[in-house]
Amino acid sequence: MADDDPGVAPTVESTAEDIAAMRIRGAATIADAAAAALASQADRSEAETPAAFRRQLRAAAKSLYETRPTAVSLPNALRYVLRGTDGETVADLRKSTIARAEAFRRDLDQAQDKLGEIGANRLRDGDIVMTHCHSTDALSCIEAALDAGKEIEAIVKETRPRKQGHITARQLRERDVPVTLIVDNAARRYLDRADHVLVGADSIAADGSVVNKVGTSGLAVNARERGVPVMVAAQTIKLHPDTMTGHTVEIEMRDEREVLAAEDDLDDADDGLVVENPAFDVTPPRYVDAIVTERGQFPPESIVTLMRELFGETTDEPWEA
Ligand SMILES: O=C(COP(=O)(O)O)[C@H](O)[C@H](O)COP(=O)(O)O
Repeated sequence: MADDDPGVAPTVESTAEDIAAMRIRGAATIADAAAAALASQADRSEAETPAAFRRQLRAAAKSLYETRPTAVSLPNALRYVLRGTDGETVADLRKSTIARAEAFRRDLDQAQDKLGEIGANRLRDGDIVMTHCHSTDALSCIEAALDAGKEIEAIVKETRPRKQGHITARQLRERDVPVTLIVDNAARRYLDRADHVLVGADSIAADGSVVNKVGTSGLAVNARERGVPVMVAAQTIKLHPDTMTGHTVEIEMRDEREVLAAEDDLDDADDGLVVENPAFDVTPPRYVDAIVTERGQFPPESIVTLMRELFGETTDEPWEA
């Protein structure tokens, strides 16, 4: 293989494409797929020297990192795997990388189950939960409550423009949960019936701000006004270590075609029309009642303590080395 060939495995390239195109989506699922892609990079690497192996792995991590900017679970997953890559020979490096990626994926599953049990304790028998977007962490709380024999109902916001709420509705119906699907604009009206708002997170900042699918912040403000508690289900891989040193979380802007379908009256025949399509927004900590993680539930303002414990004060970008 030529020296300037990054040697990124085709499986990594296809995972990166699937994440960018949102065929793989949701922060936890993205992290899991990224770790699996690094394992496959290690498995399929044809590197003949440890240095070449490491270079290829870094290039693979970088191509995954550059797919979507907002969910910190992605760089956290890449960092975790790269830090565990250890050995003096290609065989040892391969083995340690695969083992580390497998450990990450196992921990991710276990953390979600544990978080679900903790979150389920906040849900009482007969409660009605309003959801936004599709979050596997949030669903884990509802599933654990159902497993504990509680009856839960859901009001599911559709979540324009990509309607991930439909995935939530389908998965809850598979568990026989009574579901009312509503358009986003109806949320405030239906909050009067809800006992909780339950959402996931793509990133949580050191001040307890929650970055999640666009529309979360408006929902949280309305929920506060209606007296409905807001619960954020987020494994600790959603904690954004860079925010401890003042960095902000980049909000992904997506293609206008997600907003304007081809059959819409307003199409690109109007050259002057500006369409903006931010995928996420920031909910200030004062509108969040609890952040539920696998390490317990926290008021948002105290999440920084957990962040320091887990990440220390500094982070690096090993794929840039
Ligand atoms: O905002 C989204 C998904 O956005 P997108 O569809 O743009 O990826 C989800 O609420 C979080 O990622 C949490 O999901 P999970 O709990 O599964 O990690």
